Amino acid sequence: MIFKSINPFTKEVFAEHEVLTNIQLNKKLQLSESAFKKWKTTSFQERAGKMQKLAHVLRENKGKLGLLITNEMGKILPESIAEVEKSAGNCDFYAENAEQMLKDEYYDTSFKSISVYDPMGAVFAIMPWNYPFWQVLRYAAPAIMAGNVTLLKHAPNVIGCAKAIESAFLEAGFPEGIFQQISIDIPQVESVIASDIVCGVTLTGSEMAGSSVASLAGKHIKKSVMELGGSDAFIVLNDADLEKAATVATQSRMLNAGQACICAKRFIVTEKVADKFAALFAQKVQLLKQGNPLQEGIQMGPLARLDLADKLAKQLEKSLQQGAKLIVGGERENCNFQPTVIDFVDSNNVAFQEETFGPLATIIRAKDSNDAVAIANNHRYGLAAAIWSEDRENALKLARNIEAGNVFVNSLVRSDSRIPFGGIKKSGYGRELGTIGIKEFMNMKSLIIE
Ligand SMILES: O=CCCC(=O)O
Repeated sequence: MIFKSINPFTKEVFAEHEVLTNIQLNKKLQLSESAFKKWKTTSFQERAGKMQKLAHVLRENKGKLGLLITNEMGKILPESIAEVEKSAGNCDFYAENAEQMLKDEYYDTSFKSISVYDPMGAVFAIMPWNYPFWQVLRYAAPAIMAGNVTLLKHAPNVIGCAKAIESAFLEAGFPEGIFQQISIDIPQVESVIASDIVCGVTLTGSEMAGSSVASLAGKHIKKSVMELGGSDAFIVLNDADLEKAATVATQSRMLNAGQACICAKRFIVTEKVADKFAALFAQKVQLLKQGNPLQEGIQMGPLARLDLADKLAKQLEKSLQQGAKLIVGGERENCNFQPTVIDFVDSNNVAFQEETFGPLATIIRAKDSNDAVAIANNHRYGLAAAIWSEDRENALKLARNIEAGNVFVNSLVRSDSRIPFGGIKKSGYGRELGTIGIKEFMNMKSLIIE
């Protein structure tokens, strides 16, 4: 079996990657085991030196790596290069902070009691194609700084990126087996999870993939972190700076051609300002330049695969049949889906209920701020949200009532190495990034001395 790298803009197949046989896969698992035995004994200083070198290798090669990202999944080149830079920044962050994050913790007991953090083995990661570098370095940098090793099953359309990341680790001086990409097919996933060297599974992907992988992790008593779908609310209240909100709304829905779990998807606007916001938003979306992702000045490339564009087209068609009103866009040709806004969406509409993974924005009108929060919470997903109001205190109060893992006030929702990231409800569980992220796959061992 073969995975193909297909440029979604030109439709050219430019690389083919063989799927590992079970014998090859077992060898990789054995290599993980022997690498872990040594790696867990290394000092933070040694790990940090290599991690900083990795950041350097990524930055040095950001042009070439960015081009690979664009060719495999279609995002515009400046976004691809920025992704490589952000990934390098995460390597630096954990190189600088891992030791402090994992320091022993002492308890106030009458005897001496301490918690220490021990690495546990190989973290098995199943990662998506939408941020093929960032999603990987986001989990791998903390895991490896903590003394674990890792095996990556990347999405079949970005195996070139997976191989490039593995090469970057080796170039940075990491021993073989610390980071391994494994091109495997779905039926091989259980044998990896079952392997004794694998201590846990981290998955970023769809709700459906998360549900089946989490079940397997449960079956084999392995910890899992699930970062799944989202339908983030972007709440605009009467006193919001509408111009700024509409600018960030455009960015938040259309970045990466709308293909991010934390893209704003439901724009919930109070009735008094809804017409004005919708007009400003539509105007800005209409100005976006779509085309060849390698061409300067282009702001949006194609969707990553034809089936994704097909699915989004069906969701749009059904939404319109259900009563939504098209105000911008709506056309598509192959993988190129016009940036689109629909208005007068309600909670029964398919574009409200399902995750829309592409450049389709929905406007929902709310009576007031409490109604807006209720609409935001009336959803199976709870990844992130944004709230726009000039009354920051009130916005913060409302933010506390929003059912999501991250809520931003007057700002673009984005992930940041320093801040825990993850969702609730069907958006998953566990956290990446920050201090909590590095502790997810550690044995927090209590030592008690009488
Ligand atoms: O797709 C979701 C990840 C996006 C991010 O971490 O910035």
